Amino acid sequence: MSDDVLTVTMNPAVDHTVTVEEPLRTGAVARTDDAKFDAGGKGINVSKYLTALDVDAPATGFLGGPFGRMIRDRLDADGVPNDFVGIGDRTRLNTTVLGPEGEYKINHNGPTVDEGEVSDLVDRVRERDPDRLVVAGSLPKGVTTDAVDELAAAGDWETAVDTGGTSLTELDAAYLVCKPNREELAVATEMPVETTADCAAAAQSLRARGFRFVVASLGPDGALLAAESGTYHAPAVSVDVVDTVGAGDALLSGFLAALARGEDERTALKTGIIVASRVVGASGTSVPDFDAVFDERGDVTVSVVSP
Ligand SMILES: O=P(O)(O)OC[C@@]1(O)O[C@H](CO)[C@@H](O)[C@@H]1O
Repeated sequence: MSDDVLTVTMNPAVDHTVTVEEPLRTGAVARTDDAKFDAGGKGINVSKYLTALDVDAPATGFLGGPFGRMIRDRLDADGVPNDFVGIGDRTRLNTTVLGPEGEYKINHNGPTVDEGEVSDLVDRVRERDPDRLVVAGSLPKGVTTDAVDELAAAGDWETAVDTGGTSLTELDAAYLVCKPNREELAVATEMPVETTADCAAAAQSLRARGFRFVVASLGPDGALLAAESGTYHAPAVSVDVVDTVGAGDALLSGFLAALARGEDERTALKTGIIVASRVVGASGTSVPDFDAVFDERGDVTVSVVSP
């Protein structure tokens, strides 16, 4: 067995997205008919988006309890291949509230995972022997960044990682790419991240710590790519934003989809920008229409940034 891309989500979540018409008020009940449930967690989102982009990208990680069953059922129904390790504890539910004041996101810390479950996951990844591995999302209790390094070093695959700012400073293995947002870039480098040039310098300094590429998501300011050949910026595409949940996962998915097609890193950055622009136009972490995404990349202008 050999997958093109295998994603690992050690702390998946059912993503519960509710929309309310009125601002939330303490002591008042907010009622709504608009609620949805998606199979979520960063690696799972990457599998969903890559599958829709025609890349073979099964999802693995840990699932347990009723929300774990819900995620598996949902992925099966949506045709996203998956092969999770069952755990004794319960998978979490994360909530996004979309209201007139903006977006609130509440993430549960998630279950506790034991050592035996971690070694089952490493075995599962070895069995599947992917070309590329994506380890994304927070780590559940009981799991440290040593497990991320172990997964990255357990075979000859290239590994993409998106496990949070602090974790990026603790990783020792060699990685293909990491995808911090602006805040995570600041946490990982302790450098200023006010301007695009600041972010470029921070991304290059992070890259020097063992990442071939750093793809930094800058929200409305687009994204940066730090590579050996230089640092590149692509602006965000102007779209009506419904919510930003999953935008970073979409950026990484587009980047990896282009690499899977044998395209260069600048084209991969453009692809990430277009895929992310589609995802922010849909609510929750549902898969939007990706029709013609590869054709639209010509509309994205990439510029060189001098840190
Ligand atoms: O708590 P974590 O693991 O950092 O993030 C989990 C999460 O917020 O990330 C995804 C969006 O990127 C959602 O599907 C999910 O709820």
